[in-house]
Amino acid sequence: MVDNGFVHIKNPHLDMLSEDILYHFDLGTKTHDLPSMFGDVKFVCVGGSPNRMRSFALFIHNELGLDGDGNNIVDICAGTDRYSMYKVGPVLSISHGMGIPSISIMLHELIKLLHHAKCRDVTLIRIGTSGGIGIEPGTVVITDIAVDAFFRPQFEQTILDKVVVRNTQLHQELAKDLLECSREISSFPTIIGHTMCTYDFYEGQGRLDGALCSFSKML
Ligand SMILES: O=P(O)(O)O[C@H]1O[C@H](CO)[C@@H](O)[C@H]1O
Ligand SMILES: O=c1cc[nH]c(=O)[nH]1
Repeated sequence: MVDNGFVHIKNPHLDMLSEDILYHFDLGTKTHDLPSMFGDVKFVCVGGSPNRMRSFALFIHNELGLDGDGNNIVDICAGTDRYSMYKVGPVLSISHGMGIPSISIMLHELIKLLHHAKCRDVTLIRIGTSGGIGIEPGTVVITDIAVDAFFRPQFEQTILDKVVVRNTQLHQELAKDLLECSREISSFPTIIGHTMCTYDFYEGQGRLDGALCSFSKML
């Protein structure tokens, strides 16, 4: 999806639109000057909760030593209550809600946004929580391979009447670079590991505390 550093869109139908409305962001190509609003974005960090992504934006504002009071930072998507978006220098911080359908809708509109804004060489990172198996609670895991509920490095989506399989390949060099950065922080362990993405928090993750449970502790 990246061509010469620009975000390439794999949908020929978009070229036929007189206006592309990024509905869940309350942004659009006719109503907003997307290149001037977002053209300098280099990092997009996403996570589930709107408040957390606001706090993250404030943290980055301070880390980058930007002018002004970070507390005045505005939600670019304030016209909708679906997602929140904050821009601090070259960093966009966006909430994606919970679960695959919610993050998927956000990613469609984010990728189109980066394309329309003519952003170049953008790094996208999800920062969020997960359960962990065989590691200390509180460990930061930098994902090298994202697997589905069958441990396959792929994502299956039913589109019309077909199952379309897409790979979930991640940038290995970025994972190594992030691990290298983590060596400066000794307050919590950081490792590289695999992350499983399931369709459900409860039974989908093998939890015993949902409203339904179709299995026992001993399989
Ligand atoms: O920590 P965040 O980013 O909210 O995300 C995780 O938390 C949610 C479930 O509790 C899921 O959406 C999962 O992806
Ligand atoms: O998806 C998630 C998020 C937090 N904790 C979990 O166990 N799963």
